[in-house]
Amino acid sequence: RQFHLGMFEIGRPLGKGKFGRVYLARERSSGFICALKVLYKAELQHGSGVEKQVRREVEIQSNLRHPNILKMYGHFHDSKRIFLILEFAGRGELYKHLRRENRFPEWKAAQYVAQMASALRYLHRKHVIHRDIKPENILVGIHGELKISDFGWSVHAPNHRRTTLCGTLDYLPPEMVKPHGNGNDNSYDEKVDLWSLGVLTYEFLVGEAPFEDTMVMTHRRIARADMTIPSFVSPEARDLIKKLLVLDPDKRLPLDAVQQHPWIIKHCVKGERATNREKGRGGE
Ligand SMILES: COc1cccc(-c2nc(Nc3cc(C)[nH]n3)cc3ccccc23)c1
Repeated sequence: RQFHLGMFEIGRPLGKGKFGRVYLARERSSGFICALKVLYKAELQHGSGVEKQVRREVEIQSNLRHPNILKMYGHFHDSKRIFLILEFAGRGELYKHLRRENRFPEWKAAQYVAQMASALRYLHRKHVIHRDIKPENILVGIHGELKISDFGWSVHAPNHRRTTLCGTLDYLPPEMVKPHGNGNDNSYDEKVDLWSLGVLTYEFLVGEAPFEDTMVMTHRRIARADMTIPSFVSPEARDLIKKLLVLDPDKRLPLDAVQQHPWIIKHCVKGERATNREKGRGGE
């Protein structure tokens, strides 16, 4: 389907991302509400990693269909700008909710982790590694469901990083912060997202990342998986965090086991029990 700017009524600016602005938009003929991400070609230095990242973001995200992954419906460009037509997530950025609430109650954190595990399982089945799972890259839908957005850093597994990292190291696993740490070239696979899921779980429950420190110290603490979990974190949640923040990628808890973990099962009641509870009926 061919898209062009005239097809959309542009609404209020939602905010600015690192490489572009995001606007609420409505497709004129259908009235369909979406988010339009506008990137200025001039800002994407030619031949740098950023241009390739945008291309990859479009290629990967356009082919994904999952309730916890922000949909990309299409894209188009004019002489100066690239436009990404994205799903609109009504409750905005997850990290703003986390900052406002300081930390999430365990039932909410567990439901969020279960949704992220489900999205990551879907991505890994397609051999896509996200590599940048953090609250800043997650949006919240109108029903409170999480939507992974920003696939700028995602790649097809296994991969060897070429673009220099910038921004926070907090979410990076040991195998990405200490190159050549794994004997051969610093290649890695989907298991980097398991580490990031552990960091995310910790940050949901504690309100800050486990290795947050100065750049040098963060580096060192990640490389040693050196973190302390506050006593207010329940033993079940502590157990899951410790099974994900493991130095050896092969020893990290796989996603299907995350979804079956006691802490997740305890808080993510499914099926009729949940409905009964909502309706206040007995468990008949
Ligand atoms: C920096 O602030 C930014 C940046 C980008 C988006 C928002 C934002 N986004 C969305 N939804 C979205 C965004 C996309 C790509 N799909 N759905 C909703 C919001 C609601 C209140 C405030 C802010 C919002 C903020």
